[in-house]
Amino acid sequence: MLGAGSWGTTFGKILADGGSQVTMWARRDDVATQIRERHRNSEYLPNIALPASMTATSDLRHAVSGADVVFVSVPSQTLRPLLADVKPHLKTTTIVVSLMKGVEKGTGLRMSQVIAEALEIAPERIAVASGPNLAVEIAREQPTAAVVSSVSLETAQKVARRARNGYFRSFVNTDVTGTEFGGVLKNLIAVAIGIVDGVGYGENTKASIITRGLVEMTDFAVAHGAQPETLSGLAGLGDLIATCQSPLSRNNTAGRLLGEGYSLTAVTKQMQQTAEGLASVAPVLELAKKIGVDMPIVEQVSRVVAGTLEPRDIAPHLTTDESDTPQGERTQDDREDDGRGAVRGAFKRALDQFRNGGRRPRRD
Ligand SMILES: NC(=O)C1=CN([C@@H]2O[C@H](COP(=O)(O)OP(=O)(O)OC[C@H]3O[C@@H](n4cnc5c(N)ncnc54)[C@H](OP(=O)(O)O)[C@@H]3O)[C@@H](O)[C@H]2O)C=CC1
Ligand SMILES: O=C(CO)COP(=O)(O)O
Repeated sequence: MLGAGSWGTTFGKILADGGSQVTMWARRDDVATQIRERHRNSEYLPNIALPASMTATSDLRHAVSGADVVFVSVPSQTLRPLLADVKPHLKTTTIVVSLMKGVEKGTGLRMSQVIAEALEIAPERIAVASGPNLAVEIAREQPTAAVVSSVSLETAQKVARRARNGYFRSFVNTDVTGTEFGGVLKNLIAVAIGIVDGVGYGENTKASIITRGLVEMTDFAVAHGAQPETLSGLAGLGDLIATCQSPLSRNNTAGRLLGEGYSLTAVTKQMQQTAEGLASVAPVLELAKKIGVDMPIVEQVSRVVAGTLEPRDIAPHLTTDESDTPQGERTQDDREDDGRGAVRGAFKRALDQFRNGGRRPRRD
């Protein structure tokens, strides 16, 4: 496991509790020593006892060279330089799994794409894991589920079998794009929810933003080739609910501080852990522009983050920019599914299948 922060350490515990032999890599020797000798990571997971079988090192070569599967959980913007150091030590058969929920600034690449490019390995050797997975709850062994995705179903299953135990259940799918974008985009909606919380708006505002946020997430991901069902599953809706409603979420917390009037610089200083949403706003908007998808919520989050929109003026789900909208498109824009019908289509297909008594292939 590369990265011994809150999620890396928790996922290491999931794997060890599922019977795997886990070696954590921490860039700081004191963190590695504490995990190895005291079975604790007090900075990130206070009061959590880690499995005695879990070991740790700050020597990257030692961590990577014998591994069958390498999991990566560092801030997204630091992935590429880390992989440059990993590459010489990786076996030719090793599977690499991203646990991260961000896109790379500058390139707009998803983490699985950065892994493929930087390590020069085939997509069949890459998987991603995502879902409603607030680290601290899972470290306390509260039951939850996730999705492991790879273009190779066999790879996804291999990884999912390891990431399963009495409190953690991994499902599989082959929609890597949808699974990764679900995790990236829910962070941005969670920042929006944090902002309205900080301002002091109530449940109606938040429910509207969450619902419209899911449409925005689905439109964006489907335009990039994702399956709409993925966005209404654990890696989309599931994670959206968990992140938007939990004070444990760092993205939600960052949004709340912005809503309370703190500047981005002040928020970043206060956050001791990774809030991926703040770094993903710009690259996601660039990708949306390129592919022609409207993202009014993310757009307004970006303006609040930049300090050009008062947090109390955030109401992205209510805005209608009449002057910029050609008359002919008005009715389409005002339809709840923006005329694309991605979410509605997914639910309709599920309902049809239910009515026909047919069983859907197991995805997530
Ligand atoms: N926490 C959660 O609940 C979940 C997080 N995730 C995702 O997991 C990823 C990691 O998040 P999380 O573990 O929470 O973040 P944390 O901030 O808790 O930990 C980050 C880890 O990365 C290390 N790190 C930071 N910079 C570098 C670098 N330049 N090179 C190598 N290692 C570095 C840190 O080391 P150091 O301590 O020395 O700074 C630390 O071990 C994110 O993409 C996040 O979205 C996904 C699901 C749940
Ligand atoms: O991804 C997460 C929950 O699934 C963690 O969310 P935060 O990064 O906002 O804490």
